[in-house]
Amino acid sequence: MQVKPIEQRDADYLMDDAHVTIRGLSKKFGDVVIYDNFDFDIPRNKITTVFGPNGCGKSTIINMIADLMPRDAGEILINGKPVRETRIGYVFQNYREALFPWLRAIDNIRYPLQFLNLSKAEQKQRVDKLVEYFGVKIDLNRYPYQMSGGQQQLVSIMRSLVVEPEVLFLDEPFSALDYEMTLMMRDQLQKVFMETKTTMVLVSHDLEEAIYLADWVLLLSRHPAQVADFVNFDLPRPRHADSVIDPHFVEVKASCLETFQREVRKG
Ligand SMILES: Nc1ncnc2c1ncn2[C@@H]1O[C@H](COP(=O)(O)OP(=O)(O)OP(=O)(O)O)[C@@H](O)[C@H]1O
Repeated sequence: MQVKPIEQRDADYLMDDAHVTIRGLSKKFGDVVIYDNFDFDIPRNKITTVFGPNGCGKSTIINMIADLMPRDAGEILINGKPVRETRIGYVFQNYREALFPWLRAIDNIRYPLQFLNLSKAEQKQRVDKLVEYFGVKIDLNRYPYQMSGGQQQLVSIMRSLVVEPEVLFLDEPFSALDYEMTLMMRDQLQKVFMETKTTMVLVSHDLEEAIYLADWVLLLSRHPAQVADFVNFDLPRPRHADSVIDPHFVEVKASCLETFQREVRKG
């Protein structure tokens, strides 16, 4: 597939059936403008990954979409509704601070269900289904401090999925894990996606990972962040370790890298 430069694409990152629409988004920290009248659409039932230069605003944008951070101006809608009226999941980079240390793993996973209108039996059914689905071999009666980093992040991911979110946000979810665990978790996430088609938005500082998981890669410029490119990667799933040497992968990576380097040089 030929990767078209963005100037030939008539802003086709604005789409008819977007899941998340961002219009006129502005955000400043002090005098530093991170977003200035930013428009973007996040496609439905796809994995969109966000990549860009250090500090360009990758985490800021997903935090604003997820309503974890206020914006200065603009409108963000999920399925046409404000985020408060939708169900989202969020996986933080720092799983050590994300889990409740006073709750056992199983109670961490169950925690968000108390905010849904479910009976105790339904709650148990949801958790059991998820545990079975992930084929969890670890003892979920342990507390987070008794688990490895990878096990804790697995618990975090399960907690984000138990509400059956419309959109799942993940902020560098594997960056604190070792390589073996990272590969395993990427594949688990891909499996979840293939079965549920949950719209996902994943921030990554690793270009290879960003492409490997993506249907679409959003490349941001330095702040104030603009869409430097929005790149389609349509290699069939499941992708596996060898996918990174597939010619389509190599082509997309080269294109993304060129854009990234151009943006970094501008700084
Ligand atoms: N709460 C805050 N107060 C002040 N400045 C902030 C705050 N949060 C983020 N920033 C600044 O805003 C910019 C964008 O931050 P953000 O974390 O979104 O970047 P990022 O692209 O995710 O960065 P990285 O690649 O380092 O993870 C950075 O320059 C950061 O220092």
